[in-house]
Amino acid sequence: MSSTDQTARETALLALSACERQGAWSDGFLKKTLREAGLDSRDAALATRLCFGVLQNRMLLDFYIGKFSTTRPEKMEIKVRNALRLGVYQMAFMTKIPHNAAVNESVELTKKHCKNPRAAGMVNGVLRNVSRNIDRLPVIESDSREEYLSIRYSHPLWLVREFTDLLGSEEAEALLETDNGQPPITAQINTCRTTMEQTLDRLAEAGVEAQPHPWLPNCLVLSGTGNLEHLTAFREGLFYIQDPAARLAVEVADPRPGMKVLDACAAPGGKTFAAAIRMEGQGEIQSCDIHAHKEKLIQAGAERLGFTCIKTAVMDGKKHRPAFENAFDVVMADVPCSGLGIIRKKPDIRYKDPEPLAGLPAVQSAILDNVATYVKPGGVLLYATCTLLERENGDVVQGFLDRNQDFTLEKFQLPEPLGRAENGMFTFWPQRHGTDGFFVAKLRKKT
Ligand SMILES: C[S@@+](CC[C@H](N)C(=O)[O-])C[C@H]1O[C@@H](n2cnc3c(N)ncnc32)[C@H](O)[C@@H]1O
Repeated sequence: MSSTDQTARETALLALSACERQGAWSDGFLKKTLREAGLDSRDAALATRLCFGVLQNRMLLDFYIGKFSTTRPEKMEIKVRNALRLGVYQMAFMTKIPHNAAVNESVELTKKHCKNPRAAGMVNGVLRNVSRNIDRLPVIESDSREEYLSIRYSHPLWLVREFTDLLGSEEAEALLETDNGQPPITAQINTCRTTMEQTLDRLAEAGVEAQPHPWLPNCLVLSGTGNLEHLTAFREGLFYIQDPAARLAVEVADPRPGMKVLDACAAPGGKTFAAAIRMEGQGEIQSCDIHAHKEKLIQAGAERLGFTCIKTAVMDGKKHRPAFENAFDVVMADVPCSGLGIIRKKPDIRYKDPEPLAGLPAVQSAILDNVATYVKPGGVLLYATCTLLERENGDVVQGFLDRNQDFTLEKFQLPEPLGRAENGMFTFWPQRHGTDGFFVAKLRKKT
């Protein structure tokens, strides 16, 4: 085991512990931690795998730890708990790591980072015990199938119940399993600058494997990328990273060259960029977000991709702006949501406290009601979320329609195999479509 591997594990321990203490999002926080640790690409990949793996399996790992320890995991110091989770994860899920190394590294990390002087001995004892029993790990006993699924796939019980109510037990299990898989990285081609063929050549030169997406034109599925931001093809604005579902949301809204478009909840800018490409850079896109610090992200992306039609502003989508009334051909409301459709990309989202999420439909409805007034008669209002909960999706749309009779849902066509959304709404499911979990509704303002 090289000393650099130790740094990767140490980075993972510190990132996981800080994440748990602060409730910080894993991806952004992890990127920052990796940058500050100065790891090379191999160690950064190991630290990332460890962080994602532990988050994806946290409840299952804690179940195992609880079976082999006299102290319950929730009673342990955060760093001790995470040193144990890292050790068990490596032994149970990473076939190439010798158990001795996994145990020793966790023990050393405990000595270095944990306050209790007896903790290292406890970590050593528990992990050696797990190692001896790795081929007969305890069976999950539970009172119900939902409880079993909750521990098996490390999703809180309330979430398993939500997904089971929506999908039935069998398909809910498929979703939970997909949530713990590796998400594909998909690049959308900036067809204003290049073609898919040219981009494929440029990526091949850089050693990146890329394949055309099976059903979305001008989209590539990437692998072996390392840090994408270092690729010259990325820096030259030949593509940007976006899930097929998110790009299709913009296709549903159907912005065309010369139109005036508002992206009301825009940062970091994915839908804005998809609209700019679809509009061939012609027209005007007003790209707004409530957070001033996020405006820069949209500006940086627009500059990199070469779009001068994008204007940014800081704006609260709930507050009425008279100058915007009836001003836009297309308004996109990709509202803040619980994010439960993108657990595969942000594994810690599942551990969010569900209580504050109850307030989201009110915020979503307030944004939708307000930005609807900005749509020209005959124009399109797109409502989108990256969640799967009906109360943030169809229910918000239905409530909006009840209050706003000058809008109707409009059917739309998606590429095969997705098909047609006859009722003007469509949910993308990770386990069915291989995309993020995502919801879109297309509303048309009467003339
Ligand atoms: C789902 S994200 C948008 C993603 C973006 N459309 C994209 O495709 O890259 C929701 C965004 O809404 C912003 N937001 C939250 N509350 C808002 C509000 N009241 N008005 C405008 N933006 C808001 C958040 O800062 C966040 O950037």
